[in-house]
Amino acid sequence: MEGNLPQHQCHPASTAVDKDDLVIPIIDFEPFLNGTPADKHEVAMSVVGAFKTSGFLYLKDHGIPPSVVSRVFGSSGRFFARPQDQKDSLCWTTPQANRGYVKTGQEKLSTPDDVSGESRTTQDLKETIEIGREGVEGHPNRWPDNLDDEGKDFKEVMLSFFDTCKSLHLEVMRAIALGMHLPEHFFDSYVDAGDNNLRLLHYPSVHKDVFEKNPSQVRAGEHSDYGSITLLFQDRRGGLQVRSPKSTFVDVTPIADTVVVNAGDLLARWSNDTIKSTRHRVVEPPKVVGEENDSGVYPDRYSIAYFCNPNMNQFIEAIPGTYGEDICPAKYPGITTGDYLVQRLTATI
Ligand SMILES: O=C(O)CCC(=O)C(=O)O
Ligand SMILES: [Fe+2]
Repeated sequence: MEGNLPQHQCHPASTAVDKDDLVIPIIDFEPFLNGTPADKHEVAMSVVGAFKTSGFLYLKDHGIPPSVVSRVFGSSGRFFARPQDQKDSLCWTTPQANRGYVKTGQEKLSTPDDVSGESRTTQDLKETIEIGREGVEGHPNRWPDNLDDEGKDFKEVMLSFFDTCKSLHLEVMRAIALGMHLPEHFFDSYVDAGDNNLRLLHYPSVHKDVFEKNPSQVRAGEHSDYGSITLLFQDRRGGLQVRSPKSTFVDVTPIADTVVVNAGDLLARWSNDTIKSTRHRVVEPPKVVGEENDSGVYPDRYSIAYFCNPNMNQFIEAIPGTYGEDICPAKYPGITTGDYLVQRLTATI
């Protein structure tokens, strides 16, 4: 009897942002991690659907406990509170290494059609530390572990979080594979090295008149990310905005315990542009009705971006099913991940 059959109660997606044709869903990842093949398929279709339309989604029940994320935020806050000379002693050196501390104004973000990196004059109001895969010969991470016990703790917390995010990257790639009608483990051997980049970001508190005097001033300039996907953890301040199909900027408001996941340029290229890597930026926090802040200062904002990449030595050419005689031809020549990323990072110096 039909009434006795178990109801299929999996509704993996709801909408978080729907403005100016930019639609960003919240996708419950738990049925992908622990569900039946049918559950997995449903989540996978939602993930790929989001990447093909807005290029962005929020992931909830992604398996990373909130306590782990707050520990990383805590450690990050203590790192950026260090004296400037300590941070400068760990400075970023080269695009090939892409590790270390980047002080305010040092990075110019680039987009794929802006490889000169020269189009922007206003500096970002942020400082970051970039952490790469540990143990890569010739490219040591710049840890503060020789400074004090806190520095040792920082290294431990970040190494552990790096691995946690590496696993989530693998799972999201599995969802993308299923959603693109490929075997679930299709991408595993492409991304299993963990050639990823953990970036801790600090946007220092800033006087409101900085934005009032210079209308083009932002906290982080408009850009698209470079790699496969980015896992973005935001604090509660807000300010992240995504470029809509109508070319406006739409707020991507923080939602507690979710990760914002967006596709990067290399995944867009890999998917023969069926997946979108959408431009975004960070501005001053939006006004909250009834919560007038008349201190004249916007408070600090912290975020954590985990930039995922295919393995550095992987040759990336159009994914099967994204090109062919009856659809679009392959648009881009193949390139190794390493060459692609160094080309993009060189444009930011
Ligand atoms: O801080 C944020 O919310 C976004 C940062 C970002 O987009 C980036 O670093 O690529
Ligand atoms: Fe970004």
